[in-house]
Amino acid sequence: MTSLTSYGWNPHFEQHFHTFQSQGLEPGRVTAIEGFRHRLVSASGQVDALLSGALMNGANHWELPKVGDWVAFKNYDNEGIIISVLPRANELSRKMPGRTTEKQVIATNIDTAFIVQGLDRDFNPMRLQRYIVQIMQCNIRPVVLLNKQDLVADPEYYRQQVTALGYECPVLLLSATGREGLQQWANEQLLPGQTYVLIGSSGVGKSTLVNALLGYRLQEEGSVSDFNHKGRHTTVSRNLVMLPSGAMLIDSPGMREFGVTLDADDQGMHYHPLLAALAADCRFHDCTHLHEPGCAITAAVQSGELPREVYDSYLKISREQAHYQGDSIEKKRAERQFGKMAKQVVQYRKQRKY
Ligand SMILES: Nc1nc2c(ncn2[C@@H]2O[C@H](COP(=O)(O)OP(=O)(O)OP(=O)(O)O)[C@@H](O)[C@H]2O)c(=O)[nH]1
Ligand SMILES: [Zn+2]
Repeated sequence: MTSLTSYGWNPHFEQHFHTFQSQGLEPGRVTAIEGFRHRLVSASGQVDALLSGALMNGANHWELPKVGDWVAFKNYDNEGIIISVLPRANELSRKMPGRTTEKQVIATNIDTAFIVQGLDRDFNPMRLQRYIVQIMQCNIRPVVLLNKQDLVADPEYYRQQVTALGYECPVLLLSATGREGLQQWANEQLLPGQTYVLIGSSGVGKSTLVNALLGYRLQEEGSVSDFNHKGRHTTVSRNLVMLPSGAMLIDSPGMREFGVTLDADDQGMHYHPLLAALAADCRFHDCTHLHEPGCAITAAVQSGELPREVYDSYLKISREQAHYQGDSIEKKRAERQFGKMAKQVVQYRKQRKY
């Protein structure tokens, strides 16, 4: 028997599961998804499950089960049917790549997200900040992992560049192949019963890190795609794995874009302690921090108190946020219009009695 608590089951999920218990359903956590098949871990072991028709037809794509979700399912001889997704503690999401403004849920019920950058050509403080802001806005704790430290002469120089940005998040140097820093990372940051996710661009070493922690190759040759025109091995699926230490780790495929999905009037400012504090000191309460007199933020950039990279990142993210927000307001208006129209059709049918 598998202990659900070791997979992160807690009173929050227990409470929401209550109503399903009387219907003869079991709780399970999604550890992998391949097409329509969902691999669950449950008290009775591993179960492969499909979605119920109601779930498949009724839900928006971001409401469908994702890796990390707790679900209520009906168990028929180790073939499961997922009836419902239990309310999430949080969801790691991004703006869907491309021009749309829809959000895409990457994984759910996460305690900490490890943002991995490689100290080869991948190191990029602007991109790093976008990840930090988006992760914090998802209510997840960010930790930065600078991998491939064996490839540069002075790895500490890169670490200091990140810490100098002033975000409240740990920054660790690692080498997944050379094993430097791995033990420290595992001891300090990977706690039993907690769920972690690894995110970062393709090729930064996420799978190598998971494999090093597991001690064997998880991504078998068969699950590796070679449709990537560079002919490189690339992770294609997302898996939640239980590490020998009892921590759970989700490896997610490399991402080229990590768009922010910030709420209205949230421009990512709250996630930087100095930026948030400075904004309160601007002369005008609705300061845009671009060219107003008495702007504490532009003054701090000029004096060097606030790193220019933080300011530039803030401007970039708030421009994107405005775009995301504008578009989703537009979409909601369209949905409301559609709702009205649907109601009218129903009324019309009632009047005509068909
Ligand atoms: N020199 C060096 N190479 C590394 C290190 N970590 C990973 N690599 C290499 O970098 C390449 C990419 O590593 P992966 O683990 O496949 O990268 P990934 O982030 O999982 O990539 P995707 O699956 O495409 O998202 C492999 O050739 C690894 O051997 C490291 O610490 N140092
Ligand atoms: Zn200002």
